[in-house]
Amino acid sequence: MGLRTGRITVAVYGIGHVGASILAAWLLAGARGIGVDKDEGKVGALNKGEPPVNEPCLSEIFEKAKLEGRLYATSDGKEASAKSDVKIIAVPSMMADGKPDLSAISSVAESIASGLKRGDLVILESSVPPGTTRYLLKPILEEKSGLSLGEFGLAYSPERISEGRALRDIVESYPKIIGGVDERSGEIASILYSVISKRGVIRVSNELVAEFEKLAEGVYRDVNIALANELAILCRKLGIDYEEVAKAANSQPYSNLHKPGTGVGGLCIPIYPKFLIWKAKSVGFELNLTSTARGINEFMPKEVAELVREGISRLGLKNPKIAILGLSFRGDIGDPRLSPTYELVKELLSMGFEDLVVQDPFISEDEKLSSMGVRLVNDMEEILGADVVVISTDHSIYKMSVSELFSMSEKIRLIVDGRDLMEVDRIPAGRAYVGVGRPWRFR
Ligand SMILES: NC(=O)c1ccc[n+]([C@@H]2O[C@H](COP(=O)([O-])OP(=O)(O)OC[C@H]3O[C@@H](n4cnc5c(N)ncnc54)[C@H](O)[C@@H]3O)[C@@H](O)[C@H]2O)c1
Ligand SMILES: CC(=O)N[C@@H]1[C@@H](OP(=O)(O)OP(=O)(O)OC[C@H]2O[C@@H](n3ccc(=O)[nH]c3=O)[C@H](O)[C@@H]2O)O[C@H](CO)[C@@H](O)[C@@H]1O
Repeated sequence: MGLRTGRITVAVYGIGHVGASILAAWLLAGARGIGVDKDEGKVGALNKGEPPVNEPCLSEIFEKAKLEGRLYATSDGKEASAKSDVKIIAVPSMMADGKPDLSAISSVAESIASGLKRGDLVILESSVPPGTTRYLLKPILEEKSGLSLGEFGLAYSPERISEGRALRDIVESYPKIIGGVDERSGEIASILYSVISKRGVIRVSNELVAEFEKLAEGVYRDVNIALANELAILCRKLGIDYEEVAKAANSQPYSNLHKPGTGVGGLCIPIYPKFLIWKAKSVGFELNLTSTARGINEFMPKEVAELVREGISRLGLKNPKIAILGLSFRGDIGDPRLSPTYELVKELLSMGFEDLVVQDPFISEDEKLSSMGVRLVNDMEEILGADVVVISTDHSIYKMSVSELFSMSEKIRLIVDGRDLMEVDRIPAGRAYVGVGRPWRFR
């Protein structure tokens, strides 16, 4: 398989936030690429040499590969499998009704198996509960293709990207973790990915270790965010700034206190702990710390809504208009998936606050907010007519001083900073400011 000669053909199943960047990374390394997706819009875009998702640095790679005849997209997973040497799976993995929903992976595995050939390599890159590659994927591939492991290769390699810098993360930021279901698969997958990843490859003993390490990364983050949230609330109640505490504590290498916030969103961190909690239960073990941390983070939208209610009551505001800044689950991207803003809106509506508007510079429409009867706007104009401003997402444009935001409109009386983002300077008379980990400031 000569990557440099472009002789290897890689089919990526699921050309979304992760898959489109994986495909681009292989094209960048000289491979031929096939993008496979059930979304005809994405297939059509890629067949025009355009990126199917809004990720930087993909356009020129797809355009060049298209011109060189090294790229096409299809919704026919069987055809893609018959025409490719390496099949990479990057479709969604979710939780539904308290258990993992891996139906997209199963469906794609069926398509791959129907075109699987001797010498092919299959690599699962979606984040999954430990055991998925060996006990869900392998049987489907073997039964449907009639081939046995050894006649084809099977490995697991987690994606560690952050949206908005996905290609850079794949090619430059982190070593690629590889675990083979058998020795040969691990070896071949490691050789191939050592061409792609400038940070090299970490080859672990098997696919189970690789599946688990990905979830461990996510659980580490979720537990530490929960710790930050809990300590921040206590700091606020004691009248001190959590940020100052964290900065001082983190001056020692053994401390990495995270940031508090309105909650934890995205397709990663809220889901990974639930994969592990579910898996632990299957072997009669309770992940108590992981579960408790998840509960703390899921409580945060309510905590922020309570701060809004307290501020409105202390200022004596009547029928206030509330502007929520940020729908995206993380700052400076436009992805609302599992965003805590939805829960914050639900909490405020349940408290009887109905005059709500959400502003996000990166997202212009959202069905879920519309279904809740809440408008979504792009510009800051509407905010000036609000009595209360709540920061829910850490978009950089919100990083202004408190006095600056208050000076933008006489109407704004209360700022609840759900990301402890703003620079706290002067509070004008008759106004108030509070953060998750920052005490009340009234004037
Ligand atoms: N988004 C992230 O930051 C991130 C980071 C690390 C890992 N991951 C993992 O990567 C996986 C994919 O996440 P994503 O953010 O790219 O999701 P996404 O929703 O952006 O993309 C998934 C794509 O798969 C397609 N798809 C779904 N079912 C399909 C099927 N049966 N056949 C063909 N195509 C199908 C969808 O149309 C979509 O285009 C998930 O397991 C996630 O946990 C995501
Ligand atoms: C290298 C990397 O990072 N890759 C991705 C990234 O996942 P991600 O894109 O979902 O983004 P995160 O930054 O994890 O944010 C998730 C939510 O948590 C909130 N948050 C965050 C930090 C904090 O201190 N306090 C918070 O409240 C934030 O607002 C947001 O809602 O990390 C995962 C684990 O490493 C990886 O699995 C994933 O590949």
